[in-house]
Amino acid sequence: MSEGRSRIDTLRLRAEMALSRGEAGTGRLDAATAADLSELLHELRVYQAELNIQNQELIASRQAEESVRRRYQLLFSALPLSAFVVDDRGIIEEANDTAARLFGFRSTRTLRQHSLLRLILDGGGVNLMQRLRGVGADTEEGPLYLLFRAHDGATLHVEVYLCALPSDYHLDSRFLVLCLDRSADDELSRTRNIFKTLLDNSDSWIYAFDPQGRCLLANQALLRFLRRSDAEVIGHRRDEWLPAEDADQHAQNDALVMSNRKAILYEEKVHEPGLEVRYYLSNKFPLVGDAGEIIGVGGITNDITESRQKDIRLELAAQVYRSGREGIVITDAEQRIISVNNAFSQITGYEEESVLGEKPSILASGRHPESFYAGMWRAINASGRWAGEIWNRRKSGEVYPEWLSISRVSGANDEPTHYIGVFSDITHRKMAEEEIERLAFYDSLTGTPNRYLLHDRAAQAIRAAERRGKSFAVVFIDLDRFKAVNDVFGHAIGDEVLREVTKRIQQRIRDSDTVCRLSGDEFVLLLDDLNHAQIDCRAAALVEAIGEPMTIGTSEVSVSASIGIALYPHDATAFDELLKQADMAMYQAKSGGRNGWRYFNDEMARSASERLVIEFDLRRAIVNEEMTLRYQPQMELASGRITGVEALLRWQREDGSHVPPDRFIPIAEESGQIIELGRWVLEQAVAARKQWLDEGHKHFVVAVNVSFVQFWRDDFVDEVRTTLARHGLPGELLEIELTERVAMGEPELAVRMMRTLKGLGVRLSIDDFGTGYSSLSYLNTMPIDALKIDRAFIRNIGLESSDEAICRTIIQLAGTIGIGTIAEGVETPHHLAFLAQNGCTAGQGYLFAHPLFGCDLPAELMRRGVTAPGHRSHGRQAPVASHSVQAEE
Ligand SMILES: Nc1nc2c(ncn2[C@@H]2O[C@H](COP(=O)(O)OP(=O)(O)OP(=O)(O)O)[C@@H](O)[C@H]2O)c(=O)[nH]1
Repeated sequence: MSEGRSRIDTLRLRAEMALSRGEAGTGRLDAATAADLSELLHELRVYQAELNIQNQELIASRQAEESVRRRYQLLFSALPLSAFVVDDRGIIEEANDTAARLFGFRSTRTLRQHSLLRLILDGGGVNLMQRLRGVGADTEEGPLYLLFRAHDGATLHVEVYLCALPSDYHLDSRFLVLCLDRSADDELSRTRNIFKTLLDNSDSWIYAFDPQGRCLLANQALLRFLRRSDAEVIGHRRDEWLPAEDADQHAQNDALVMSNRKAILYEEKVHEPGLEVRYYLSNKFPLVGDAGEIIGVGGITNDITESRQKDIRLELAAQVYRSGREGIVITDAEQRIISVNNAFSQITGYEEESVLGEKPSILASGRHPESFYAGMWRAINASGRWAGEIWNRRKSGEVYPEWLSISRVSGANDEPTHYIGVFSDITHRKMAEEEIERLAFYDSLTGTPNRYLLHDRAAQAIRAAERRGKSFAVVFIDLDRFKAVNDVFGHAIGDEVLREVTKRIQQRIRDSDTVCRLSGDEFVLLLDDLNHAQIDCRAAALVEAIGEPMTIGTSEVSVSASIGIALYPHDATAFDELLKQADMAMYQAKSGGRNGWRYFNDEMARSASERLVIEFDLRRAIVNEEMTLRYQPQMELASGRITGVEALLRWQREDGSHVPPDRFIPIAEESGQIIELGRWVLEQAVAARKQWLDEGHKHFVVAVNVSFVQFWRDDFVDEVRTTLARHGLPGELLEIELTERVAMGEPELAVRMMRTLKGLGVRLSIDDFGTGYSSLSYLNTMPIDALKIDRAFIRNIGLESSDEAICRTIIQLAGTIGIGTIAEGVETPHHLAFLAQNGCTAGQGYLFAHPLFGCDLPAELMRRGVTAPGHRSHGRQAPVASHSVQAEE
């Protein structure tokens, strides 16, 4: 076959060449043999057969090609995408049905030969052309987004893909343009944007959680509250940002919504650390999938803390209203009661039903005049409120004080709509106030005004007197020796005496006068507008009334009073000054013998200022060595021997003037300077006595006066002990003279202290005996060695007075309890004879010796021969007939 083939090929080749030279039919072929012809024929037949076969193959190929083309066409038109085939100018050669539908053309034919560019808006055609030029067969470019206008004018958002078609398809470039309509996608995204904007602009928290509690959605309000980004919240569980307890509660609520498949309204709480609890109202609803399955829970939550707090406040206010202790009454604009609370009913006794519609004036007590209520309403109308004390009447008829505040409630046009009255019953407060005032301004024992109220009253009296050109008297009353009343009868009876005295004073003054208990046993009266004679009369009546014996319990007590009087405006115009003057006058009355009255005068003022000078000068008297001691011998009457010397304090000022002890000692006692003075005296006397002892003068004592002020100091006994020890003086050579006042203070304690002193060997005597009120019952228990009879009694011996009897009694009393007596102020032989006769043990006075300088004493002792042994004795002695006395001064 192949051999035949090649021959045919050769043959054909020769034929072709002959043909091309124009030799065909020239006979050259004739030269061919029949064999050759037959062969050629065969060849031709084969060739024809061959051609037939080729033709059949071609037809088959054409058919296949047509089938492919039809398939392509079908594919092209059935494509769900809009597809165009365009040339390089954008002219549409083909378009499929989808494209015709998308762009609103009835058939694809209408589209063909149109420029695709004419459908494109906003210059997008330029972009398309650029792409077309650039696109190659194997280039891949991303989509082009173009706006198209459809045939009906609608705008389409189209995603465009380009693809160059193989060039052998057409001679010129052809492109496949695929269009994807994204208009619907845009709609979705727009809708999504709208929703997102709505969500994010909402102040409510809007969120969704899946059934596992993971956050699916959270709007900006929630993110802001959580202070987290979207990424930190979405997909996370709420226990990552809420306190565990709250997260748990919220999740439980979600679970209930999902299991019930219905929306539920919750009040939820969030405890922000370190902050107050916040309250939220959450509307939670189930999220349901397409198949009806629960895919989570959605929620809208609002912060209701403020309104909740408002509710709480309202509830509290309602509670206060309901159960507060203050009565509340609410009226309408016409003042008709529309509501009252429980406290109102409790305080007034009226139940709510019985007062509704009534006016609050049903409570009026009748104690206030009309003008009071008019003033109240004026204030309410002017300022919207009034508050003050008011007396009202309870249903029971009882009138009581209340503190009431009334407020006006106004409407939009400022017209009153309601009035609210809030009141409290101040009965107890008023009582307490009165009690406080009573305690503050009145004396609790006698009920009279005290010194504070006195000043107030005095100021009023001064103003009134000034206005009317009148006078008034300040009367200072001090009971005499009231201390003794307490000592003898006890404090309780003393109190009763003070009450009784008050009553008696009150009975003797007018209502317009004032009586005040200033302190202790001191009273001050303000007597209005009386002349001298009337004041005298009033003072006499007072002295007499107070002096009347009084029976208290089973005791009969008598007191007297000393009264001092100062006059406004004669003596002074300031009350303090008047009071001081009346006090001075009272002292004057005391020193004038008590139980009487004195008017203030300038002389008193002078002595008061002198007193101040003394007090001032006393301060430097010791330092300046203005004080000295004199020693006055005390003689044993039986033997005439000196058995003691009394140390007497003398004060000679720098200018040479003498201040008598009875002037400065009381002042020193009052100012406390007596302590220093007394210490100095003790020191000097003990030192002097020790010196005399060292000089050989053994048997007499040195007597030192000790003031009650000094005696009652805690360190007094120690002071005596150390002074004796320091100088090495035996206690037996020191005698301490105490006044009756010492013994009267606290007798038991005084006795104990005296015993301690006695333990030091010291002798004790009671000075000026008979001038005070010694408690005789204690006298017996006191470890004293002698009583000193005051010179006032001695002075009157032989003058037909009762003082002789007193002297005798004292001597006998001392004898009875086995102690001695020393008479002071023995100045005449007659005195001496009387005393010796009546058994007095010893005496001192000018009759024996004047007080001597310390340095002169030894000579005197020598002269009297008392250096020989001889003790002061306590027993009775035979009287001394006579003494020759050498006066020192
Ligand atoms: N029972 C009683 N005694 C009081 C009261 N207040 C003070 N006293 C006493 O009254 C006495 C007043 O004494 P004074 O005025 O200093 O002295 P006195 O004994 O009255 O002597 P003269 O005033 O000098 O006459 C003191 O003993 C006080 O303790 C009181 O309220 N009740």
